[in-house]
Amino acid sequence: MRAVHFGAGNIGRGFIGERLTRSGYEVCFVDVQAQLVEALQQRKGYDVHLLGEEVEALHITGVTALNSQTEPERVQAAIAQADLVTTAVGPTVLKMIAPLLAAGLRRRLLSGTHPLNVVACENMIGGSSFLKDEVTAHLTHEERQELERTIGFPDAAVDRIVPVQSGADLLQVSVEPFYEWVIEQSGIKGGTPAIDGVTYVDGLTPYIERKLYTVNTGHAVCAYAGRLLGYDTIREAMVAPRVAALVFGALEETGALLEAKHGFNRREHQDYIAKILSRFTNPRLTDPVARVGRSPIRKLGQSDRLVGPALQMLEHQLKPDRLASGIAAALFFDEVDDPEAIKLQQLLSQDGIAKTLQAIAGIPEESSLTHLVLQRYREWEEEIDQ
Ligand SMILES: NC(=O)c1ccc[n+]([C@@H]2O[C@H](COP(=O)([O-])OP(=O)(O)OC[C@H]3O[C@@H](n4cnc5c(N)ncnc54)[C@H](O)[C@@H]3O)[C@@H](O)[C@H]2O)c1
Ligand SMILES: O=P(O)(O)OC[C@@H](O)[C@@H](O)[C@H](O)[C@H](O)CO
Repeated sequence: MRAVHFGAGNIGRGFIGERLTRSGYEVCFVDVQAQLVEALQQRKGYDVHLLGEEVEALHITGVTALNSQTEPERVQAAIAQADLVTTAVGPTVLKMIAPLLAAGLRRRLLSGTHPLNVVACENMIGGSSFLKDEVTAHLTHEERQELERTIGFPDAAVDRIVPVQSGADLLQVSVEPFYEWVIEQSGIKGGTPAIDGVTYVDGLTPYIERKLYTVNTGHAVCAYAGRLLGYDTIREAMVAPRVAALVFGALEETGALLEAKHGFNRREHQDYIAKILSRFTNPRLTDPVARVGRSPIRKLGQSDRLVGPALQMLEHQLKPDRLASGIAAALFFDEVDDPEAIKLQQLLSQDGIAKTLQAIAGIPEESSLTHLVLQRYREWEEEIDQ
């Protein structure tokens, strides 16, 4: 079985590549980083270290790579022959890979081979569906009809913390042992792909919302509040009672929403939260707040981890107090190496908080969420001035 995976980065190598090779797939990574691609082409393998109580070293084999900028023809040929296509490039990059993916799928449609599934493994709701829309924009009416018949874009939720890698080996990746990969069965075309560790479900929404609005909400609140209070890593921030209490409070809020929306069992959800908090404090993971807070404009998006649950809480007559604190903390994120952080600071100084939130997060200026965030923003200012 052959898989083409876009994005040979942390989650690509440390999770998707590891799972797919273990399941018997030969994996062809597609990336734009020449050094990474060349190293994968030469070595055809890499090491994954599972950072549990003991470190477990896995050697991954059966992989290669292609450079999408210099070898687009070969990428198309690989897609035309693949049994599975996956991505982990980041939500904002899906648009950029769509033309090449569309060209590969067109070639496949012409050759009339068996059905294929394309699974976007990104932290976003409806990632594969979004990618499908981007891909079909590059196809003719006839090609779209054929694609509807044979190419599935099942949505998915993926969970494993893979921090920025700092080792000397470019390909080695250290990850937490925990993982969860859930795929929506109804989006699959042809036979269900046999992937070790994947759970197929009928409705993905409760799973992706549970993941994004717990793991990623907690992570984001920790990163933004932690950064504001002078901490460099998630673990350091979580050890500070001020940050830990805020993160826990935010997860109680999203928990109340998830229980109201999806009927989650309270005790089970509390256990889920406890597990996640213990993952954040894994002493063997060094995860910079700069990574977890990266791309703040995306993270402040209307259905993303902070504003998404906060707006929905208001609809359920619940008050997103701690989430508003997290959103306010995000507005201070001024990481110099992060283009979205620079853009966010420019917008805030030009237009102020209310207009910026309306523009990037779709929160109406008159919304009670805007008022709450403004209040919490002033409180943060007072706290950091002390
Ligand atoms: N790291 C985690 O803990 C984690 C966990 C779950 C989900 N995710 C999600 O996985 C995705 C990737 O995150 P990551 O942490 O692996 O990031 P990363 O930056 O380590 O990896 C992204 C990779 O995509 C490549 N890329 C960029 N543009 C490309 C293009 N046009 N074509 C092909 N490749 C391209 C980059 O060169 C990089 O190697 C994101 O959506 C993220 O939210 C990450
Ligand atoms: O990848 P992002 O930028 O959407 O979010 C940063 C982290 O919260 C994220 O990568 C987590 O580590 C991951 O989602 C855990 O499964």
